[in-house]
Amino acid sequence: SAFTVGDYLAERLVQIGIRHHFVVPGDYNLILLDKLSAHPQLTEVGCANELNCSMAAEGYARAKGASACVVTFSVGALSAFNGTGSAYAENLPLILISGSPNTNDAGEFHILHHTLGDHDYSYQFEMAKKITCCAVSVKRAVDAPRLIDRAIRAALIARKPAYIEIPTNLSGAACVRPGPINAVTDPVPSDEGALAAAIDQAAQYLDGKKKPIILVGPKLRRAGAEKELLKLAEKLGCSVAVQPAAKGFFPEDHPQFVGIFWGQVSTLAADSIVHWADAIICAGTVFNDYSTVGWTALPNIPHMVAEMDHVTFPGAHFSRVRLCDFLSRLAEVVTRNDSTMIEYARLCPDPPTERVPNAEEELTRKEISRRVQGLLTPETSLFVETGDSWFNGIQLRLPQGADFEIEMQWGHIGWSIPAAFGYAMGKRDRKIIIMVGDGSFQVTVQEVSQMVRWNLPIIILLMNNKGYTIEVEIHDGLYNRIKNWDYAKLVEAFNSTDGHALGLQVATVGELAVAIEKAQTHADGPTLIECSLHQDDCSRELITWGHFVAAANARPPTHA
Ligand SMILES: C/C(NCc1cnc(C)nc1N)=C(/S)[C@H](O)COP(=O)(O)OP(=O)(O)O
Ligand SMILES: [Mg+2]
Repeated sequence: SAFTVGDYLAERLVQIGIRHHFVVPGDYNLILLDKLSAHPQLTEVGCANELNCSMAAEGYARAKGASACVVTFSVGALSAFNGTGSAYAENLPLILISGSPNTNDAGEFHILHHTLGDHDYSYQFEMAKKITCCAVSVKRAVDAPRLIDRAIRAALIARKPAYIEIPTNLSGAACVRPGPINAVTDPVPSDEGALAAAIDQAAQYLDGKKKPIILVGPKLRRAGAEKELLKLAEKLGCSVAVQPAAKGFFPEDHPQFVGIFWGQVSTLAADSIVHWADAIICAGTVFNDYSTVGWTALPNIPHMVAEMDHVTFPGAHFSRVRLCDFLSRLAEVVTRNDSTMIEYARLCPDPPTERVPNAEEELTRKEISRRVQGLLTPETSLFVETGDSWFNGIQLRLPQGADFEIEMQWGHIGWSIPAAFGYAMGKRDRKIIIMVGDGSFQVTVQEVSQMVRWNLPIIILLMNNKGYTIEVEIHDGLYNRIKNWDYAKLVEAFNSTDGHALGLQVATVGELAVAIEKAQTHADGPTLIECSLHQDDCSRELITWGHFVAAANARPPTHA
């Protein structure tokens, strides 16, 4: 059969490593969906709605490096914009693909279904431009190769989402076959001159410093620079602190790991060491209100920041210097200076001795964290949802190889359920555990049914503290109370005639232990363990953090 626009798109998605595409059908994208699922290396994955579909694609991109979300015009795309925003904020190349009206309709001034009801259908494309690094709208089949390649290349280089709009009558239109894929995938190399100058500047910045430290941020992994960072750290021999959204990007069993730098809610001795250092090499860092605890935890000395494609110093800036090139070149020139490790050894807190509660005691957040800690293995991928789960997860120690996924920049409650589902479709060999609150779970629970459909043995620890506790700690009101559900019964409702979801409710230490045993042997579907908690059983860190974030939100306007 003739090669079409839809076939061209399918081939390009496969060539950048995508093997599953996440979809919700609609009459504007049905022909396109036929073409995509006709590709032998693409598997279509249906989702219950476009918010979850885009979040599943966001999670898939964490596992596979890129992802595709295919929706129908307007009613579909506007919901998918939320997961696209997450991909933008979290630096993930999600390709959002939307079907769109027949190319003849605009010129005939047709009023069309799913649109706003007037003759101008361009609003979606205009909106997409704001939340992607590149948005293209195919109007003629002949333009499809150029536009599809441009959007996909832009997403891969920027590590940001891109948008491709394809009219319903063009997906099946004849199209040429794609040219060599490296025209799309070849990275933009560092400029040699800028790289050399940046390395000289770094040598000057470090010259004479007595106590250098490395601070790792969330863009390190997105830039593919974890190996180069490790090499630099081991050459320098200094302490390595990690921002909360970068947890796991530096091995936590490494002797130079000194904890999560998160101001007053830091772990180990990260806070004291970062403030003791006299030089900070920031790699892929993001200092936002949440990671700086309401602006109370910023590096207090002039520091250098190596970004994904540029490096800044006090008094200097170098463009077109890729993070991995910069870190590996710097590793070649630095001399060893482990004074921050010597200080760390002096400061390093003794590991807290934990009392093991007995079986009939009421379940607490602390006990759940202790049990999750015991579940972590090199094969684990732990998803922590926005909520007190952030704080519980950040406090855990990751064994070598364990993966930690958090959405701290976008922070959309409910992200973890579809995102873990999408991630699991990309990495079937991982043992996935989700820590999620009751409020978040209510937002995107439908995608547990996809975990049932695909027999994914994902363990969901639902922390049921009866409401929006983060918001309670930031600023309380009746709006933070939610209707309690029977979560265990709910997930088993997804089985109906066929399926293997297991729903368990636990309220004591002993019941949790039994539930975990059951979850670990339940291999052909998800297990939800609903953990009943007291409303005020939240982490001390959340209370501290919430106070400073509330203060930051309440800053009076600078001009009346
Ligand atoms: C409502 C909201 N944030 C505001 C918010 C509202 N809507 C979206 C989509 N995302 C958001 N972060 C948040 S953090 C709740 O405390 C989450 O509640 P829950 O899942 O139950 O977790 P905790 O009880 O541990 O806080
Ligand atoms: Mg809650």
